Amino acid sequence: MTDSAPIAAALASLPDARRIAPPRVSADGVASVILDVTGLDAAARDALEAEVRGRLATVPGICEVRLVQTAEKAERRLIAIASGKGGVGKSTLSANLAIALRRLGHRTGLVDADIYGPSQPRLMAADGERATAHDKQLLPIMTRYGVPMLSMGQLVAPEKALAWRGSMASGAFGQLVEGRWEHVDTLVVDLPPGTGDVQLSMIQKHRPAGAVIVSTPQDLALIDAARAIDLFNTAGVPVIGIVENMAGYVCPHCGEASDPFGQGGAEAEAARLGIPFLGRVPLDIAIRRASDAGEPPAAGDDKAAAPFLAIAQKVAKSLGK
Ligand SMILES: Nc1ncnc2c1ncn2[C@@H]1O[C@H](COP(=O)(O)OP(=O)(O)OP(=O)(O)O)[C@@H](O)[C@H]1O
Repeated sequence: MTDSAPIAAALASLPDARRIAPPRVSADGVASVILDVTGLDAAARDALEAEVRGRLATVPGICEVRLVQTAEKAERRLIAIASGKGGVGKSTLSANLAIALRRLGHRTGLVDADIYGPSQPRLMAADGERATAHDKQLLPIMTRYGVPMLSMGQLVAPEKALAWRGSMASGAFGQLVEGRWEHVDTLVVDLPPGTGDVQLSMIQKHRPAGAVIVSTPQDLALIDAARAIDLFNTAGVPVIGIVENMAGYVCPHCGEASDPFGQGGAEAEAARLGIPFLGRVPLDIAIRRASDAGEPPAAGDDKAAAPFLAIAQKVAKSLGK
């Protein structure tokens, strides 16, 4: 080992000098430097590394620089959004819940794991944006709502995903969850409907902190929802509660209230199963229009945002800060 003082001096004036562990130099002029890049995005990491390398290139006697980047592994909790059957509003709830949790101060990211119908890019106004990778790790795209996102739709065309076998779907799910989420502490996961490979892989390898079940009020949807609840119960994943979607339609023209899918079924089912009822989202043409336009209601301040913010508060309370 030789004198490391000259390289320490060369690095001391860097604005990020506190991120650099005391460097070491071997007798044959190899400098070993460890950079703590916790919390830096990919561009900032690369810039810091280039700066360190640039400075060391000017130190006499250094013939090689071995540089290692380390980062503290962030504790990240997953909230699984599940339903027994498709089309009940799982993706709509996932997008709005992620935005509402962010508005409540949680550093929230969104994973669109619905291989067969990834809809988050459209819901979050990020259609056509491709996720890139760095060091084999996917880099989430930042949506205009301040919620970073990774979607199966950014990895593979839907018609190809249809042919995926279970292990491929599970592998792709792992890539999404293990993306470079940086500061994110809460990942909202929009699951495919049902109780298939992605759900099982998630439970085994990326255990969620809790699951939210979405159902419409009618019996058939509730029977399927109960099946999803059963899966999480069996696996010991806490069920945070049930959300009833598409309940209580108010005609935008005459104001008359009707219940095309019934109302209160999910609340009654929650009571029967002894799990919390998290709230009701009305069947509202404004929600459908806003979703199609990539403007999730939870990002706004009109009354369509209210149910999502209320549900997010209950979810956050259930998980603790
Ligand atoms: N509360 C609501 N009011 C009006 N339209 C809604 C509501 N919730 C969802 N929708 C609409 O219903 C359709 C299905 O919703 P969404 O895609 O969220 O369901 P999903 O359960 O994720 O479906 P899939 O299983 O196909 O992924 C979408 O067009 C969506 O905009």
